[in-house]
Amino acid sequence: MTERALRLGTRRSKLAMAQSGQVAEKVRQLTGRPVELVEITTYGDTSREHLAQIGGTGVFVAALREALVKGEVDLAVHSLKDLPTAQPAELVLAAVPEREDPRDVLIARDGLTFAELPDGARVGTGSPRRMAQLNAYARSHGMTIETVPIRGNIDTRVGYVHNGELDAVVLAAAGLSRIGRTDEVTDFLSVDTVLPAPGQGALAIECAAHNASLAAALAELDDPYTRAAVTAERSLLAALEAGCSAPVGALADLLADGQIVKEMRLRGVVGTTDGSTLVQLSTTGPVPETETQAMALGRELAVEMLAKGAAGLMGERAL
Ligand SMILES: NCc1[nH]cc(CCC(=O)O)c1CC(=O)O
Repeated sequence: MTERALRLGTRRSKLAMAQSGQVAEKVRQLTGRPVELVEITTYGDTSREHLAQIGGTGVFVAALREALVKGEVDLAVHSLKDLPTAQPAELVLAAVPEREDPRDVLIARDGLTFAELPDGARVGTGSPRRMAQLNAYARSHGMTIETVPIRGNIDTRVGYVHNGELDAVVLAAAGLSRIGRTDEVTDFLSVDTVLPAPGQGALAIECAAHNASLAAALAELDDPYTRAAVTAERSLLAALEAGCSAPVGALADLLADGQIVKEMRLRGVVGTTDGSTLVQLSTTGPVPETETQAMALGRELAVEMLAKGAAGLMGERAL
């Protein structure tokens, strides 16, 4: 007897289709069931407004979650960094697979790296987090750059460099890697220069909370270290009371002594988009073994960042 196909809800962008296709294949192998992709259009796909203006939070995710709640699809794949920090009770984050490269990258004309950009270079990014950190780097290295707010899918954004409108654009390495375009990268930005968005490079696989057998099957795709890391990063974001369009970067990683994993480190940054002020801090603790412990690591760092004035920097709703 063959069971009915699992319906996997996905956005229609090239990136969403690529990552959903990759997860669909793994779910097929895992469950032995056919998996069909169901395309869903989200507000973030149709709105032409700047993300920082529409609030960012959940614009790519709400319609997918609605389809899950209504039972129109069985599972959904999101870029974890697009997922609001509040988890709806009807849904479970069934798996967070192993994270890809979390870094941001530059695609610049003539193969230029960030440090090689000429004075006055026009750098496209709609992300306040990227603007804040790139401008801070430029200031401290005697460079002048102009950050230009852009949005759109990967083709659109890279297109601004090819058509000469911009000298460079900044994107997530993971997105380019999932659509097989890392060869166009001209500079992988060190996380010491630009901390990624909380959850960047990771995927989230959600299903209905009542579908316990599917949730249990999907749990096989979970990577506990990635889950602990992104849980700490998102807890920091939530404790700062910031959304995914706020100028907040965070990255948790493991500190090892040879082969032995010792601790988890969590780094966080908040800044003004002009880069004149950054609050950048780091904390370490035992590798979290529970969600509660991972959340505590994030909250701990948030308290320290707030004590250093982080809230005042986020109040700014500028592009
Ligand atoms: N904000 C859109 C978005 N959501 C996830 C990714 C990339 C993939 C990822 O970080 O997992 C991107 C594009 C980008 O920032 O360049």
